[in-house]
Amino acid sequence: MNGNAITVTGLTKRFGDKTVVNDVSLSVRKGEIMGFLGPNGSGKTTTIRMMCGLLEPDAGDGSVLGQDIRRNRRAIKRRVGYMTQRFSFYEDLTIAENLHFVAGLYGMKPKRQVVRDTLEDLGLSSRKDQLAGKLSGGWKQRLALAACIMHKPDLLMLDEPTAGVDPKARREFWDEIHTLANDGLTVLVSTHYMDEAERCHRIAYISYGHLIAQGTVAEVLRNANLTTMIVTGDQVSEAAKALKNAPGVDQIAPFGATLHVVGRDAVALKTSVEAAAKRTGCIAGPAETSLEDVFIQLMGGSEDNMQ
Ligand SMILES: Nc1ncnc2c1ncn2[C@@H]1O[C@H](COP(=O)(O)OP(=O)(O)OP(=O)(O)O)[C@@H](O)[C@H]1O
Repeated sequence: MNGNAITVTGLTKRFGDKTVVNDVSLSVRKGEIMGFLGPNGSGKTTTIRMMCGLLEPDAGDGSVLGQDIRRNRRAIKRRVGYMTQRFSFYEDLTIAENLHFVAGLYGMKPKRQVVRDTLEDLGLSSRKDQLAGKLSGGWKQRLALAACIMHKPDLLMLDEPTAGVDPKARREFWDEIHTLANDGLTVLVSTHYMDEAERCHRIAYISYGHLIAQGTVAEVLRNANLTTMIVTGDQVSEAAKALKNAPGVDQIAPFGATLHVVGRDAVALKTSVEAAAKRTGCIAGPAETSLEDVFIQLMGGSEDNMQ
């Protein structure tokens, strides 16, 4: 196996006459945390399912953990931990009982030891006798993670693992993901949260089935080549009205008492923003472009690709 845990090229999947994943090529290095982003229905789950051997692609090739994604799907499934969007437990069983059940299901041995080690590794030992149904969102997520790393996979596929979980629990969950990656596990994680994208080594952005950006956060920001300005003052809503459809203005978004204005044409944007600020008695200045600005821009630009 080379230094990549995942290398896929041209992955394509159709459902009926709809191409939901279209010519996706992606590589993830061993030990890397790769964030997978994109709007709802853009094809993230379908891509993940093809990469972990659960779904056969209509076109494209690749290898995951050194195994061919078409010929060796069973071998891949054994080495992958997959946390689906809607994982489920027996709510009336405890954490430990749930893990015993999963360990039994997959024939893990020695069962007691495996469960004890997993509880320990994920900081669940002190809660092992709590009923799964009574856990808060963050602890449920941790239990789900425990269940999918119990067989010591080499690759973790996490599909929106922290949806609906509070910021502190999300941060702790991500600390855990980093610990696992430091121990050599490769992680591919889909998310809609920008702060989570920023915690990945690299990110990939998919829209309407097309992979349209890939790289470190800094690279994705740089390649988007956007300029951002902020407008502050008492009349920002007037400034926003003046900027609607103005030359160079691609996005306008209020953030509290300031207006965030983004565009691809730096010169035109600056001219429009400064004129609008002057007219409304506001102040205009430069600002950093955020990852969210980039994704909103990418989303707008790729609608033409919809199948
Ligand atoms: N088994 C299937 N049969 C038909 N259509 C499907 C099937 N699975 C997914 N789709 C469609 O494929 C598209 C991509 O879905 P997918 O779940 O991969 O997107 P996603 O990026 O994971 O979305 P989300 O962020 O909402 O989870 C959607 O339009 C979905 O309705």
